[in-house]
Amino acid sequence: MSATHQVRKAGVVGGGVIGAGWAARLLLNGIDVALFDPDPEIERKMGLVLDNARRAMARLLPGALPPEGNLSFAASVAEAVTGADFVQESLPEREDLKIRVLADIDRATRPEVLIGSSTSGLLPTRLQSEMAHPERFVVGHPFNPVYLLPLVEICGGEKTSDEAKERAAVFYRAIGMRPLHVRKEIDGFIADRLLEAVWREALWLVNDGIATTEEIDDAIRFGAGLRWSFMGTFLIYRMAGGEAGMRHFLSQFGPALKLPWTKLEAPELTDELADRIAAQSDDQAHGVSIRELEKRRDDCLIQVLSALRRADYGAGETLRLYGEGLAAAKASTPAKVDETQALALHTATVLPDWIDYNGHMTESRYLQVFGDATDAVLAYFGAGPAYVAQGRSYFTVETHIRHLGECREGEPLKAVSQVLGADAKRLHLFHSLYQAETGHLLATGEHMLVHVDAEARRSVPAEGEVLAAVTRLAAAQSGLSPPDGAGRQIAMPAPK
Ligand SMILES: NC(=O)C1=CN([C@@H]2O[C@H](COP(=O)(O)OP(=O)(O)OC[C@H]3O[C@@H](n4cnc5c(N)ncnc54)[C@H](O)[C@@H]3O)[C@@H](O)[C@H]2O)C=CC1
Ligand SMILES: C[N+](C)(C)CC(=O)CC(=O)[O-]
Repeated sequence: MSATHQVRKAGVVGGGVIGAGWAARLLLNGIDVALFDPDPEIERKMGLVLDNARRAMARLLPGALPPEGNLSFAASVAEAVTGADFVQESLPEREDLKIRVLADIDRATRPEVLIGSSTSGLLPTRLQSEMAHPERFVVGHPFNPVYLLPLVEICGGEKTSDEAKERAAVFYRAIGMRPLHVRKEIDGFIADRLLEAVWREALWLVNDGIATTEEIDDAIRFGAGLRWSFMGTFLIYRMAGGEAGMRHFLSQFGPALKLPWTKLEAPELTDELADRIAAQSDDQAHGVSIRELEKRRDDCLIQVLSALRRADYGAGETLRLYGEGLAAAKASTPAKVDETQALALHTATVLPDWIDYNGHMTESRYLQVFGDATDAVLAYFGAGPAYVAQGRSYFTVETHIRHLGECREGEPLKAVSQVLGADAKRLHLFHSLYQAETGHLLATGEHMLVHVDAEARRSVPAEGEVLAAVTRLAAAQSGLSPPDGAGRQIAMPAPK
């Protein structure tokens, strides 16, 4: 993880849309979760959210997450939070209920345990008012779906310590989020002030019969919504001012602020307006269930986040840092590996966009999976990103892939890697790719790598710990028989 934290067990209180999302994010980060929610259907609902989260994260960060934490369902608030190293409250948005239950959580936890509240806009000073140890309380306001969206607004109350806000930021960052400190305690914090403004205008547009729910969504998703996802409002408007930037933008569009374009005071949510919105929303959904819509939303978010990661921009930078943190954590706590056997260091899931016109994984993705398996071996013996940052690396100079079985969308893959030979400059690797559940052999990849000086762009001998580790690994595996297909050439057998 990018920043260290000591959270092994978390208590989650309230397991609705947001609480279940938190539980999923925590579990997928390897943290045990005890969840309390009086809803008799909580296990079923939590299971569905966790399935969606597993599916989404396997696509977003294939093979990167640690072993999943253990989920338990507690019978009371006290049971969920006793012994927890961190607590996240996601009760319904009712101040009296939150104040009461937060005081219960406060009594049942060690005084140094951080307590976060998911409230969308209630003031932390009021929420912490009945706590004996209010200094460890913060608002940690997430966004739905919590397991995918990185933003978490951190806001302290009058009695919250700076140290608690900092600790919260470190923890949330370590589980892949992007903390945003809300400097001043205000209703609705920053993001919901903005969302609420758009929402109020949207309600007026429906109320006044100007646009349907679908037309309003189109007005966002085909335009501003696309650019908001990476640059927000101010940076985008800076460019709208042309080369003169924000000053010109303000002088050109400032006068419109005096025009009665927006209303901001929400319309009365009469039964008639609620019926109209609900009916239009039903039409817009075309009968697609909420769970199916969630999958579609998640798939689109994964594509957006992955594209931003490639651009290393905005939320994509957060995702890159998270991925690097996970890789570093894996490297610093290496699984117990029997080096005399082939190494199982890389897993992946066949993603939808890996499928070609023949309905199976396209050939370039085999090389991607084998490349990732090679990276896992390199990281295992100390030639990972930190080594590359020091100017040394391995380049692949030859590859031979055999396609032995078809890989279908969603199938779990497991690579098993054998070192066929190594010296100071060369590394000869052989990966066998299996369907992780059936053990069926799908492909093999044989690769020759050369150790290089990455600045001079030429081969040089490895030295020090990396040379020692690669030599040790090659010696440990020298007793294994060469895998079937190793050293094979492409040839047409003579006709019989
Ligand atoms: N839904 C959203 O888009 C977002 C909501 N939030 C905030 O998250 C919090 C939770 O909201 P949602 O998950 O949307 O609500 P929800 O209605 O989906 O879930 C609330 C859950 O709390 C449970 N609950 C009720 N009384 C309880 C008690 N005494 N102890 C434990 N659990 C209890 C309910 O059974 C329910 O499952 C609210 O503070 C909300 O403002 C924050 C970000 C986004
Ligand atoms: C509607 N809401 C105020 C609860 C929304 C949020 O708080 C954040 C989100 O996920 O949109």
